Amino acid sequence: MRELLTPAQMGACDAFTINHGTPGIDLMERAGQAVADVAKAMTPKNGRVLVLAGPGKNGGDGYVAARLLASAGYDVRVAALGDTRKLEGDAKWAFDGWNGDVLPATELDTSEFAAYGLILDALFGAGLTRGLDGAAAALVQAVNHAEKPVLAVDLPSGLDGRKGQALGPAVQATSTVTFHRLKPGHLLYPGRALCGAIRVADIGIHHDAISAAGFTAQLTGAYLTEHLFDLSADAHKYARGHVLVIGGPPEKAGAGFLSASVALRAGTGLVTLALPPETMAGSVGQYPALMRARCADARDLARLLRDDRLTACALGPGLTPNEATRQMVYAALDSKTALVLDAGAITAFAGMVTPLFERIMARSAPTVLTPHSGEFKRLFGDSETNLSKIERAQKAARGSGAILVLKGADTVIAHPNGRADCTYVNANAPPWLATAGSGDVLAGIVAGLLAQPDTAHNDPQHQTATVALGVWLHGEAGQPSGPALVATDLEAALQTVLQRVSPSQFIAVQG
Ligand SMILES: NC(=O)C1=CN([C@@H]2O[C@H](COP(=O)(O)OP(=O)(O)OC[C@H]3O[C@@H](n4cnc5c(N)ncnc54)[C@H](O)[C@@H]3O)[C@@H](O)[C@H]2O)[C@@H](O)CC1
Ligand SMILES: Nc1ncnc2c1ncn2[C@@H]1O[C@H](COP(=O)(O)OP(=O)(O)O)[C@@H](O)[C@H]1O
Ligand SMILES: [K+]
Repeated sequence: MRELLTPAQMGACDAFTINHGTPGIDLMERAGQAVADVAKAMTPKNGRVLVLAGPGKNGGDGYVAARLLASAGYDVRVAALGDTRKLEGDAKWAFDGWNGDVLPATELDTSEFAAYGLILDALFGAGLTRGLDGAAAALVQAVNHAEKPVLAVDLPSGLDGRKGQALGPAVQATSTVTFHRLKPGHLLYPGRALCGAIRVADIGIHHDAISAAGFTAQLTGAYLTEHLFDLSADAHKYARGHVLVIGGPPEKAGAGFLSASVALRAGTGLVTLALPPETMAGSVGQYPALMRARCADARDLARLLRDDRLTACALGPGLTPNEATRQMVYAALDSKTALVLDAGAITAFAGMVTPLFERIMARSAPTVLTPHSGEFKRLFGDSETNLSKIERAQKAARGSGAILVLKGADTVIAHPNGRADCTYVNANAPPWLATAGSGDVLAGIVAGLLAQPDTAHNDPQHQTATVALGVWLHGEAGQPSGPALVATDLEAALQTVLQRVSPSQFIAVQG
């Protein structure tokens, strides 16, 4: 269930299934059945349901649901947008199967919407081609104004299922039922907020359909823990990787400590925090497990990176975006370690990306860029609005040569190869992760995971999955604290999450 399908890919899955012998009306009947089932759970038996049916197959699903709800005892009213005489194919079949009245939607008294227990939005789904206007826009605005529970069929009407954006008005749903697989629009903001609670219903799509039609990305999840390093019982600490984190000046020294301590928690064997002389003087305090090294400039860093036991390096948290940082990034790019560039190491290259991207592309070890949307714009500009966040991340990964982690509530992870099986969307991050230092923690988790031996030998799928695992673990670790979360809480929370998901737990021999 992890593949995400664009509306076009979903349409191709429908077509594949129909071509392999399942009539389209069977798919529509199952879709309508799934919608009716959720509707029943949202409103009491015998409740009043208003079904708003559009001019295509989304409307068809609405007519099926109307029939099933009416036969189950609900008081159903149907209003159609557009001329029902023009309905075709499966949608016409569904319309013909509805025995009740159909009122033109333009004749609805929208002030009566408040009298319904549930509004079913079956106006537009995958077939939306442009922003809603005219009668459709007015209807959608009236639905939203009514503030009644709304169940959207497939997608809230007006929402673009590929981009997760609405060009005009869009339905604010309480719940959305979609079919077979999630679409990007269900996960990418603002679309995700318009969907409410999302259910994915099985409508009997052929099991080979996705292989034939393709997919666009994958949803992250606990399944990614299969990419955790398989720690052998007699492991040596150096066999678990060694991360070097570069810390910054005293004003922002905490960032490096946050990254370094969680890199250790993520399972790497050793972490060295390289600090400028003015920060070195600080006490070991709560971080005695970290080793420290003096690093005043790029030359010091190059010298530290000559230690070939280092397997990953994280650079940027707490660093000032300036020439000295650029030189340190160049030194790190010259090394053979996996590299995570975040925060100051990203902003330092605003408006001067060519030497950065050239050096990233020349590397054989993975380089990861972890920009939030502001940092992304500094490196990649305001890219075309017609691209989804998934497509923007894929394009930026291709252009830079780095594995891109485009952060936010809907973080996208993309490999420069642009492949769908190397692209992920993360959806478990709670909003309280928007707190100072949370990004530094993410950089540390990703570096800590990448540092551990790559048993898959530089396989892009494994590397991207490892980065996506880091993003997913960060989201999981963020959940328990609630809105009081501060970034330092993530370290203990990560420990709990890893205890829960670790594939192999040590079993002691009892005497
Ligand atoms: N293909 C299949 O076999 C299945 C499709 N299903 C349903 O079919 C839906 C897709 O159906 P369609 O492809 O017919 O598309 P829709 O029903 O989403 O809408 C298509 C119609 O809306 C018009 N339209 C698009 N944007 C408009 C705008 N901004 N203003 C006014 N009119 C606009 C189009 O010209 C077309 O007539 C899915 O969302 C899903 O609900 C399900 O029944 C499952 C099976
Ligand atoms: N509204 C949100 N919902 C969920 N996660 C969020 C939200 N805002 C930010 N995050 C996550 O929190 C982290 C913040 O990183 P960043 O912006 O670099 O913060 P900082 O620089 O303060 O550490 C990222 O992993 C991001 O995906
Ligand atoms: K809809």
